[in-house]
Amino acid sequence: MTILRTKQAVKSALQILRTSQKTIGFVPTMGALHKGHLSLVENAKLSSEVVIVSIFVNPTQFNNKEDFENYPITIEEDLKLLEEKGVDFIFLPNLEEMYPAETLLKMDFGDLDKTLEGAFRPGHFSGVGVVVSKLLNIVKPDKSYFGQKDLQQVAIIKRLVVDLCFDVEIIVIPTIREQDGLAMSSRNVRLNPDERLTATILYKCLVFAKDELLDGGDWFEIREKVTKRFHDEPQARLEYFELVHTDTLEKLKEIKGQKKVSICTAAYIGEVRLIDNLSIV
Ligand SMILES: Nc1ncnc2c1ncn2[C@@H]1O[C@H](COP(=O)(O)OP(=O)(O)OP(=O)(O)O)[C@@H](O)[C@H]1O
Ligand SMILES: CC(C)(CO)[C@@H](O)C(=O)[O-]
Ligand code: BAL
Repeated sequence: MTILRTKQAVKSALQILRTSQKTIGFVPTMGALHKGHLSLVENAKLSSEVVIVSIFVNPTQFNNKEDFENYPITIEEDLKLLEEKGVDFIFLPNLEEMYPAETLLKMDFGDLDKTLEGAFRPGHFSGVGVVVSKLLNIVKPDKSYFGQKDLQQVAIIKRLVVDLCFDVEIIVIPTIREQDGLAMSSRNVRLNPDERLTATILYKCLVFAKDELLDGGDWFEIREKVTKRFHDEPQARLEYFELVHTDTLEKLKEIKGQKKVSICTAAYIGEVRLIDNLSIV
């Protein structure tokens, strides 16, 4: 496994592989790796001949300074895990390498970034769009792998790739969960043991709402019950719980007549903000 720290190093390392027609698979991450990330890597290993993983905590996608400052960093462990998985290259740039100048670029994804995460994290998807564009331009992969856990990010990146004609296939990998259903996330390490137990409320409410919807329940009544459940849990604070079209993210009131529907949620558990989603149909 080779660690590449500069754009030039990535270019040199991948050039020869590209000319010999090897499929290059790319997994962008912000590090603090867990089994969710490793599942992206395993999938990349299965469907690409060369796998490159980037680790970069991108400042421009954090709308909250404290969240950025507290973002977990575990580079040594990350490198060990990636080596064990047989990853070929790690792209580990520093801030200057990714942002040689403070970026002036702002990205607007229309209706896709005004809802859900975008509504609560202003500027977040502009930052994601900018850094993913930079990464795709540097690595020029054939395939890039993203987790379904960040459902809105997936919808936005799929659109970014179309709008900017990036020649890359976006592959979406299902959410990996802890045994009790909590979606794996780097931020989970910031939960204390009590909060860790409380955090299962997100998945429990998603499953409850899915079952009720499939039983013909009314969405607004279901959401009312979920809101109450969060209200009764002193360590939890619900930000949103929405029924949406999986690709357009349009808010829905029912599942009748729909082919791709998901429930998306975000909530604070103590000081830690978590997101999750479940597809219904
Ligand atoms: N539980 C999971 N299952 C599958 N993919 C995941 C999971 N968690 C994260 N990913 C994916 O891994 C990639 C890198 O995500 P990132 O480094 O932000 O980790 P994260 O765990 O989502 O961190 P956090 O949510 O705390 O920011 C993204 O494509 C993300 O969707
Ligand atoms: C795609 C990404 C690596 C861009 O910083 C980040 O948003 C993430 O880890 O999901
Ligand atoms: N996985 C999404 C990255 C973020 O929360 O900024």
